[in-house]
Amino acid sequence: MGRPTANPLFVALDTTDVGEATALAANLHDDVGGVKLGLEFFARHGHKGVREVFRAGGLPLFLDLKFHDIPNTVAGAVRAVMPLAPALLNVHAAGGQAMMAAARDSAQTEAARLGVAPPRLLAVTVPTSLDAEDLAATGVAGPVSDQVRRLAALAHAAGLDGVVCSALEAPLLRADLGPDFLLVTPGVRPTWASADDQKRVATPREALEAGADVLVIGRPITGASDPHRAARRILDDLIAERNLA
Ligand SMILES: O=C(O)c1cc(=O)[nH]c(=O)n1[C@@H]1O[C@H](COP(=O)(O)O)[C@@H](O)[C@H]1O
Repeated sequence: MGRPTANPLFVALDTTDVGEATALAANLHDDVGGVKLGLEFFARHGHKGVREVFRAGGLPLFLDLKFHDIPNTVAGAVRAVMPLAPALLNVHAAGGQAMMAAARDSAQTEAARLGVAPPRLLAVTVPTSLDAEDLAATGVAGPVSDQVRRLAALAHAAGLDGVVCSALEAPLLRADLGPDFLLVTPGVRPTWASADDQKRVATPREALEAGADVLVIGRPITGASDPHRAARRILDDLIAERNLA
């Protein structure tokens, strides 16, 4: 469903209300480069709901299902969503290199069989809701950026197209993995928005300057009294930064 555009802004539609998601996708059509549908929406509405949102907005789709299981199961799950032909799809890097490689092979084989474009396959590194203390509590000591770099290198070795990371790690990953590796950053907060449950945050401008290719933003837009105006405000700031018009 669509290819990434020059507009780096993807809006996260985290809701179980299909009417709200379709209205937002239609309303934000000219303001964002794509929409992200994740676990909350997919668990309730599945393929049918995703297709409805796509029809409403016609924007590239980031299907954020964060698969994390044994290689065979993840390969099967990737195969099962391939009819939706997402522009972006993710798995957890913590699932390991063999799991990521299985996801990549499955996406390519099934996309070819269906005659659709394969997704850009991404690996989630360390969720942006975790800081060093949270990570240490899971048994991973040391700076968060070290773990993000390890997982991103693993994703690269598995042949994935990029990673999901915070903007704080983007410069390091750009230096480690080169200009073509896709860096997708959630945890993006304009100065006028609250951080919510995000801990490793950056402003849209900072994320772009740090080398992010795609900025995922949800609540600062979807929770605003006027989502179109909120998205415009962010985009206008980015246009001023990088002449994206
Ligand atoms: O994979 C993701 O998209 C993701 C990874 C991550 O590390 N952090 C993160 O926030 N996300 C997603 O990005 C979106 C951020 O939404 P807001 O916090 O509302 O801007 C949510 O849909 C999260 O599920």
